Amino acid sequence: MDSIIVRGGRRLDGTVSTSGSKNAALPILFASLLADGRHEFENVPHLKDIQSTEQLLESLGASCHRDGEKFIVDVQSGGDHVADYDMVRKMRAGILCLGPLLARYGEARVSLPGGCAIGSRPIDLHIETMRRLGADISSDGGYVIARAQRLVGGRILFEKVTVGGTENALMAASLASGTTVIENAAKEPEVVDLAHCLIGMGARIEGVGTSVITVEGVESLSPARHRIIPDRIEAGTLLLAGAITGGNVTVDKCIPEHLSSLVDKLRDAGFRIDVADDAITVKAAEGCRAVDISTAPYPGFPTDLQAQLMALMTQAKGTSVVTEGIFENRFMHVQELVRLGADITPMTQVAVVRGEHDGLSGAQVMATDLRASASLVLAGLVAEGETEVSRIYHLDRGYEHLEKKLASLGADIERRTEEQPLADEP
Ligand SMILES: CC(=O)N[C@H]1[C@@H](OP(=O)(O)OP(=O)(O)OC[C@H]2O[C@@H](n3ccc(=O)[nH]c3=O)[C@H](O)[C@@H]2O)O[C@H](CO)[C@@H](O)[C@@H]1O
Ligand SMILES: C=C(OP(=O)(O)O)C(=O)O
Repeated sequence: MDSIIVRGGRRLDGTVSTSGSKNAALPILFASLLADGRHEFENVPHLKDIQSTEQLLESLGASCHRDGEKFIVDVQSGGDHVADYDMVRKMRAGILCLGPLLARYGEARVSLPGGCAIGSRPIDLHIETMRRLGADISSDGGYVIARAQRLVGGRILFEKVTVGGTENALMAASLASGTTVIENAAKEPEVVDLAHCLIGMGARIEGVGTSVITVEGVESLSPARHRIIPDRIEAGTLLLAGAITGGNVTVDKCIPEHLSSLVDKLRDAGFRIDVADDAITVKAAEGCRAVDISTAPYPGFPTDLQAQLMALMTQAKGTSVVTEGIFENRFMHVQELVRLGADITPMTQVAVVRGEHDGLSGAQVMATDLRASASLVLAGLVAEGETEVSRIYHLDRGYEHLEKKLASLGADIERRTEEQPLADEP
């Protein structure tokens, strides 16, 4: 099992590029199940979650390979409709094959994704969506079984904003007969990117990026040709890495508009931010001031940047209140930040971070989930001495060579590779 070793104290300086978005690529790769033929995608990041998706797609009868810059998915008719436990347990996003399989084959048998370290993550809204589109749903042996001769368009009103639920609804409704209206839809850029990909395949979708989306079902779709958007969460993490070290970092090949809530918070915290067409620069001006954040659906502050922002707040002057508004248990990084010397009091969905303390000092810490891992790496960049972040397989799910990108900006960071996987490593 790999770990990351960081020796803190270096200011980061320079330019680094954003990779393709994990959370856009995952649903888009599953959307390829909606049409036979050769689908071509660009800007698909090299990540463990992408490998897991590849395995799941292959178990469903598709074949995947990279051809230079392109990621190819070949789908032939008559594929399988069973998403096995071993595939889905590795990655929550496995549930995103439910809509495409059901719409395409009239039947889907998908393993229930397990809970994970950020909360229970139910799939009731995904299931209710398929019911609304006319599917008959049952469960057996840890699998959800959905059947429908052909899905029929209907009204879907989400009681809470769900990114994955909206994505499954979009994919299923694209091949349903008639019109589907999705209300209280997620507006995240990744949902918009999926909708653009589906429209390119021939889907008829309106209202993309608003909370009411209308889908006019079509008989069939064509293979996709689509370039995945840049990863706003990776870009945000890199900006926060620049900020926490008091550095001067430009993150390019990103879409600044997708990072507005972070940019606003960094400005409030006293950083100088320059925004160009496809790049953002963060510069330390004065010391970092404490800011409060509350995570919310887009365009609110993303839950996927909460842990990294909290690492920055350990360096701020004053007290910051961090409220997690999306997941009920996304403070697993707190106890590890405290091991590094942070002064944080976690309460239910709220954490109070007191930034004026003696500074962080290196320690052995354990990553508990993807963004928690990133926050520990960021904290390690300013901790005195050496920090070892173990269980780095969480990080590899969603960051492409994070340690190399940070090293290119001047961080003293390396990956330590060890032979034996831990028993709970996926
Ligand atoms: C692969 C991917 O894109 N993952 C992202 C996606 O996850 P994901 O799509 O799983 O997250 P959702 O937007 O669905 O979750 C939002 C809230 O709705 C709840 N909920 C969701 C579905 C459901 O059937 N029932 C239910 O109660 C969740 O527990 C959570 O409290 O959006 C999250 C919120 O921006 C991000 O943190 C994840 O990085
Ligand atoms: C929680 C995340 O991903 P997933 O939904 O795939 O677990 C994330 O990207 O931060």
